[in-house]
Amino acid sequence: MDMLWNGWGDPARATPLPDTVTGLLRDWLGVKPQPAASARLEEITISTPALEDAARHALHAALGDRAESLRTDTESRIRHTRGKSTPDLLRIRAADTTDAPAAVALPQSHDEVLAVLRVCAEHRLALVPFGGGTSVVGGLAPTGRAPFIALDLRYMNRMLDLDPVSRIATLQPGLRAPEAEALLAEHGFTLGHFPQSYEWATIGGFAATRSSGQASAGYGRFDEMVLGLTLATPEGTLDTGRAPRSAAGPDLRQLLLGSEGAFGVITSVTVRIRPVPQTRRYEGWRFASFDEGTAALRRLAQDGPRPTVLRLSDETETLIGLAQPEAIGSGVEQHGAGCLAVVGFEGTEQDTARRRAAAAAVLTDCGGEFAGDEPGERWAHGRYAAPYLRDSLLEAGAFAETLETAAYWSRLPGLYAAVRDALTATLTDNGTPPLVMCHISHVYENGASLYFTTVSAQGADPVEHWTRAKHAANEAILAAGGTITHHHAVGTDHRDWYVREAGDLGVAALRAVKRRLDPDGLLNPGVLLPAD
Ligand SMILES: Cc1cc2nc3c(=O)[nH]c(=O)nc-3n(C[C@H](O)[C@H](O)[C@H](O)COP(=O)(O)OP(=O)(O)OC[C@H]3O[C@@H](n4cnc5c(N)ncnc54)[C@H](O)[C@@H]3O)c2cc1C
Repeated sequence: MDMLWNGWGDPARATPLPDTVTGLLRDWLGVKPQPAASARLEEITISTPALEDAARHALHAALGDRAESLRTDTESRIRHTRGKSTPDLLRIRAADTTDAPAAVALPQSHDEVLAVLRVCAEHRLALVPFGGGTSVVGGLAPTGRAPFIALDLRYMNRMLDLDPVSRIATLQPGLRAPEAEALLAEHGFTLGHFPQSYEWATIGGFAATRSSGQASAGYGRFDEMVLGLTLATPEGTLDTGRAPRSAAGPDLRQLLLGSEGAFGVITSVTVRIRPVPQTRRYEGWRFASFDEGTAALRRLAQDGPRPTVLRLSDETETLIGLAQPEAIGSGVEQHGAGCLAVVGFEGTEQDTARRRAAAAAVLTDCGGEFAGDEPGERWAHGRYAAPYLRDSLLEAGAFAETLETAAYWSRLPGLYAAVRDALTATLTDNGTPPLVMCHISHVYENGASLYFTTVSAQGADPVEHWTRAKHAANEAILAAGGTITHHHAVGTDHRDWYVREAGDLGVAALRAVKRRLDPDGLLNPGVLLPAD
């Protein structure tokens, strides 16, 4: 099934807004219903050029002359236009197709990807690898060069190998996360990567963006799971990952992880896998303040025991109930509700019980109050529902968007305040005062991520309003010592700040790598690095 072209996921799972939320939006943020939510798919036209005949024939041949391996129809091009950030959704709803690909190619093998790259070089076409299409940072909208081909990897969706002795599996890039989990589960294993985009995003996309899932405290980030990668580039094939760890020079895997399609197309990923847990248990803990809760998370991250899921909502997010999408709006009556933490454990019965008891002692010692299983189970049940809610908010005339960063523990309070203030000040200045909420959902021994959700009225020009607010937040992040992205990646949206974070020499080194692997600059121009 294809994802909804102008929103999130499966249209049958659309989540209407509860009346409490509609009331809150009106009373707190002055949100007014919008008359025309979206253009109709069949009415949208594309002004950018389609593929020329010679290129079309050559691409068809590169793809084994299979019917359906190359799509040039308007609907397919629209479905591969940009990703799923809120500005992306608003633009496509407004029938803005300026970033549409000229065609969509659907390879079935590494060799076909290489063949497509050769045709692109010959016909001066740019190429954008397309996994689940869930990028929220402009990673699918190249700049500075047209036309381009979207390389949709959905038919590269097999498990190539499983080695139960070493506990590793080699997966093709187009497998969506649930498909990968189903294949692994047949052998009693799990990957343990559960980002909020889980149902749609792909293995290749996770590697290309250094994704991080909701159970990262227990299973690690996706880049920590990767043991090997194969990359198809215009200059040939790069294979990495001969052993779990190696002292043989710099680790090339780290150069390919997070390369966002700018260095090549990831055609296979070897990952470490774990036994499917016998038991899963999620619970809630309350803290008097975000500072107190943050200190408790730090203690667990530094001294253990480490839960599998560890997240903490700030006061506003707790009040609104965003930590548990199915309970949104129900907490506003309980003023002074403090901050809710969700703490989850997965593993064997024995290990889970042991870690739970030890974590409870630490959390209690840090001022936490056990809130029972219900908040945790409710979070687990509704964990993939929030993106559906965003669609409903947009239709109700509200604007909702997220951004994320990370920093060392000592900088976290300053970073939190700086970003929240930047978003609040800029959007208020625009005439759309926001609600800014935040949570910590990825913890490390030395620091953590911060994930902000902003909701406001749409106002006259929501994309422009958000762009200003996001730029202000980006400046605040760099000034407060955070990284421009913890897991959403760079894309085009973060590129100018990433260039400052990496520094001139760092960027020059990455450019040199790109020039060697992609001398004509075909791959994702303007994504990650400025286009030449
Ligand atoms: C509602 C929502 C929730 C999200 N939640 C999370 C979350 O919890 N954690 C998280 O980490 N991210 C999250 N994201 C961001 C996004 O899902 C991730 O970045 C994800 O890893 C992208 O995977 P994808 O398959 O959709 O890739 P795409 O969006 O298709 O591509 C992302 C980038 O990678 C490149 N790319 C894709 N496949 C390949 C390949 N095989 N080889 C080379 N380059 C490739 C693309 O060209 C693009 O630049 C969320 C996004 C949304 C919309």
